[in-house]
Amino acid sequence: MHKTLTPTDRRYVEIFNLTKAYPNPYGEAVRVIDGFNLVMPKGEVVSIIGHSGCGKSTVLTMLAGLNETSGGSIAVAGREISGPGPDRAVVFQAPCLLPWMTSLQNVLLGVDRVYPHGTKAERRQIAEYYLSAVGLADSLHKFPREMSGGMQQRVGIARAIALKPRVLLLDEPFGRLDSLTRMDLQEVILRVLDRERITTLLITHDIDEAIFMSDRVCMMTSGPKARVGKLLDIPFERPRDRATVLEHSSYYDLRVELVAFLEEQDHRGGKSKQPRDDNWDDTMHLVEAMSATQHDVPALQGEAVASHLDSGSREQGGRRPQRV
Ligand SMILES: Nc1ncnc2c1ncn2[C@@H]1O[C@H](COP(=O)(O)OP(=O)(O)OP(=O)(O)O)[C@@H](O)[C@H]1O
Repeated sequence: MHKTLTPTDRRYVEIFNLTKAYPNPYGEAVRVIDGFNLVMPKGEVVSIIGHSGCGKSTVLTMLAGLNETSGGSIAVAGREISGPGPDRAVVFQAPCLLPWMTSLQNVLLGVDRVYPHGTKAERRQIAEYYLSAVGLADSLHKFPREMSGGMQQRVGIARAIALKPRVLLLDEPFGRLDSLTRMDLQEVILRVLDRERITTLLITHDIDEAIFMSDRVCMMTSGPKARVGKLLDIPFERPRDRATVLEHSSYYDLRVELVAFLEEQDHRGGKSKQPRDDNWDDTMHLVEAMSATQHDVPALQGEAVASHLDSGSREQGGRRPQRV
């Protein structure tokens, strides 16, 4: 992948010496993050794992521009960020949909903002395309109250990806979902990411999820003063198939390495809540069931959508695609 990337694309996300200190009413500010460094090439998926409270969300919200940094810098596509922007889309654990709008209207909210020059029909086509991509083609006109938690989270994911962001930030997006829905959505997202090659940072407490979803896993040390402790390459080709990944000879070793790191951090005084590692049996049992629940992503149709998906024109022409 790296051979075809430009120098900027090789350092598409660059987090340098990042620091965050939160004010403390009882004394000195607490330096939660101290010297966090991470470089991601364009299109890479990195998972962050670490003990509860180590500062994972703090790093993600600083990259989103929603949380001020106390030191260091963050650059995306060669430009230092200075606040939130549509080039970085965030999906949190709760989907945060507007309850009085249908799923289509919720997705259109973002599309209308990012593609104001497209016709109404073109914008609707884009929103419908991404809702179909997450398996909601039949639920365009449903309100959040009419949908399950998993369906609502799909809408949130469609809304984020429809912005065609440079960077997708996922903060435990499956945290509230049952195992089956969780695995289903992991595969939905992976398929979209494989097709769109969106640079993605995923926070998870689930080791199997981290291995399945990512190109690298970033293991954070326990706070305070957390930083990157270790980076682990996940050598599986993409697109990925869960059964093949689980049966791969190096899967167990990768898992052991991640667990060992977390245990070591725990012994050094990590927070009490352990990252979730209790779903190994579930994972194994559900592999077969999942292969029957995959959603087929529809083929891309329509000139407007094709133009929308032409990331080359977007990158060259600034923040707007030329035709949509
Ligand atoms: N706004 C804030 N003000 C003060 N302290 C904060 C604030 N936000 C987070 N913290 C503290 O910073 C530390 C890191 O929090 P953060 O939410 O980033 O951790 P995390 O690794 O994402 O946790 P979890 O895995 O439980 O979601 C915690 O000790 C938390 O209490």
